[in-house]
Amino acid sequence: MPVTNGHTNGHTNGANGHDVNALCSIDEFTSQKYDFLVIGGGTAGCCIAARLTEDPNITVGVIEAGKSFLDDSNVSTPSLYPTLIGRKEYDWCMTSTPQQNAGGKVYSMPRGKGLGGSSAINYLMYVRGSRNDYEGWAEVTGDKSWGWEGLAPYFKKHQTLDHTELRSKDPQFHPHGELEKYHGTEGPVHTSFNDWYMPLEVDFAEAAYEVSGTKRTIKDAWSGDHLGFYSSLGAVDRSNDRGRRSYAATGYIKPNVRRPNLKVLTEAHVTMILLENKTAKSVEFTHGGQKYEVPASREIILSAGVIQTPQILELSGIGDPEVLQRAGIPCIVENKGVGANFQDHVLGGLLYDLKPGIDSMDALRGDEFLKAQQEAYEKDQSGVYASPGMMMGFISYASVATPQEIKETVAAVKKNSLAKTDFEKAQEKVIVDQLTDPTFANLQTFCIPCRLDVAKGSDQTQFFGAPPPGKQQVSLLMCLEHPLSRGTVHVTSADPMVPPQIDPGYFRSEVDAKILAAGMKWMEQVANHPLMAKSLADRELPRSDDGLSTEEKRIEYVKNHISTQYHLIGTAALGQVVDTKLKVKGVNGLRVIDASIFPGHVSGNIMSTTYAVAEKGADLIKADLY
Ligand SMILES: Cc1cc2nc3c(=O)[nH]c(=O)nc-3n(C[C@H](O)[C@H](O)[C@H](O)COP(=O)(O)OP(=O)(O)OC[C@H]3O[C@@H](n4cnc5c(N)ncnc54)[C@H](O)[C@@H]3O)c2cc1C
Repeated sequence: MPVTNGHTNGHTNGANGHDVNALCSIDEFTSQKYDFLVIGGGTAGCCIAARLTEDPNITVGVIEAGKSFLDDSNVSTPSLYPTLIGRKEYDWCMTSTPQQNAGGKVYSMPRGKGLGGSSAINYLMYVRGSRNDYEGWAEVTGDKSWGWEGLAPYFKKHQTLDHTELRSKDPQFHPHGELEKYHGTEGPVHTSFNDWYMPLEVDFAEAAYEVSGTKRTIKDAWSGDHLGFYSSLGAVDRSNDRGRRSYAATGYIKPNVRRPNLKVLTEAHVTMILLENKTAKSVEFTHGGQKYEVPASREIILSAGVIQTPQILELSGIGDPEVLQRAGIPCIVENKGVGANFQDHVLGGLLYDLKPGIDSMDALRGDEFLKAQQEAYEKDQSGVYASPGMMMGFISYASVATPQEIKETVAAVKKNSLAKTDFEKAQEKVIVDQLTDPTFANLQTFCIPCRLDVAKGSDQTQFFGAPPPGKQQVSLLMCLEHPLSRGTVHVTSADPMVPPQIDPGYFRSEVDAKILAAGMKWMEQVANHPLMAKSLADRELPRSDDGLSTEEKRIEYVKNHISTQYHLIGTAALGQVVDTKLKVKGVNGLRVIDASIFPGHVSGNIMSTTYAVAEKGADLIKADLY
């Protein structure tokens, strides 16, 4: 039985003629027997559950801490995502430790809490990494199947590219020229191009091409090569459920809720995995204030995301003995990589006022524009509400730095290397090779038509603040794609309700700030290009005209003006914590399948790579079954 894209109503195939519904009560959940238990019904967890239950003889139970948002229009309306972030109903609302090298601030670490996980609250940008990112994975793990060719079928498998009428005639603006080779037509996650964008976004692409001198050779931005500037695909369904967010719960759970072999329990917080003779046997969780333990006869799949996956491993006695001892947890399986290798993309940027008469999404704060857009969305699910900002691009470091600067940067990486283990040294080599490659996408840039306050990027409730009265603004963002800095996520207590300590290690390597600062210099040139200058008025961030005039000033600026790009990875890395079949080293019957397993970072937003990892993970499990 394939994963389908149909709707959920109209079936009565349950026992005694009752409706079967995978989303079930605690009594029903605990009365079943499971071959597999999936911890976390997020981006990866929903995919695993759906793929395994394609076989009617396999039973799967999913345990998710948050609620189901399948009937929640705040989640389904694409452009409402800023209203979800920082709200406890949708977001775990965790924070980092103070970041010494990033303004000494404590940073919000948003994570989706609910069926669909972070895919339910994210910005919906549908982006794939560069071919060489995955080749780097193959290199550091010594397993070719984790390279681009091995993963490409799984990118296609999860995706449906919806047909839309394109507003721009420029194929470089919507670069999807290799439809059959790289895009899916039957996958659970719908993707589409926006049907609304501002003229300023087109100007940005033109100005960026001119300033960078990047050749307009991009054929298909989802083919492993996305060097250039374009309007990206978003995870917005424009065929089955027009204008709504397409995410893990709508793609993988909703069409399959009538499968009798699938059970999903929401509002159930997993507290630990119980091991017997180093074999994962059952999952302990709380629901409605009560404690439960449910066994799995074949395997337990941990898909709780980059923060809680290492937390649950450590709570279960799997990790670095020193970390566990400090938290008062007996060590059952030593696995020192758990919670190490944490990486994030940092996002910096410039904020400009727009000249009078030029609209951005900030116009939604005015009654007239708001009413028109609400009507458009109600009428045919079009307009701003269905079209969150997708204007982006990728440039190489080599195109924003001089040959001398590149030489100095590489020398600085080597001189102040943070890499200690062979794994870290291999990763560092991959990054150095990328920095010197003029065709490699080291920096991601965005033109987001609204105010994003990078001065307050540490606090996500203020990041999306209102522009000054009477003004509309645009944010020109720049993100560092392959950080050298590493952080950690570790428990500090045996109490599962105490969030783990999250140290993203922002700018622990000074070179990261240097690279991002070079990107900022380039961004200022784009803003000064006549195509952009005709729309931009005063600059709010950085305020003073010479705020970016020297490298020193630029570095100082980026260190104090960043936000997470929400692309956390690496805390149960491939080759370190899990083997290349995703099995936790030293434990039987336990795999990790989510963004924690990324060994190194990829250029661009990571949801599609998470889906690809989950699709591949499901096949790895099946390969052991049959
Ligand atoms: C605000 C935001 C914006 C983003 N924007 C984009 C974007 O535009 N494009 C893009 O490609 N990527 C984006 N990302 C990143 C991307 O969405 C995530 O990297 C990806 O979805 C992570 O998938 P995952 O399966 O690893 O974890 P998640 O999807 O977070 O799933 C983990 C699940 O486990 C559950 N869980 C955790 N602990 C427990 C527990 N103890 N018991 C039971 N359940 C538990 C959680 O509630 C959650 O449902 C964004 C992320 C965020 C947060």
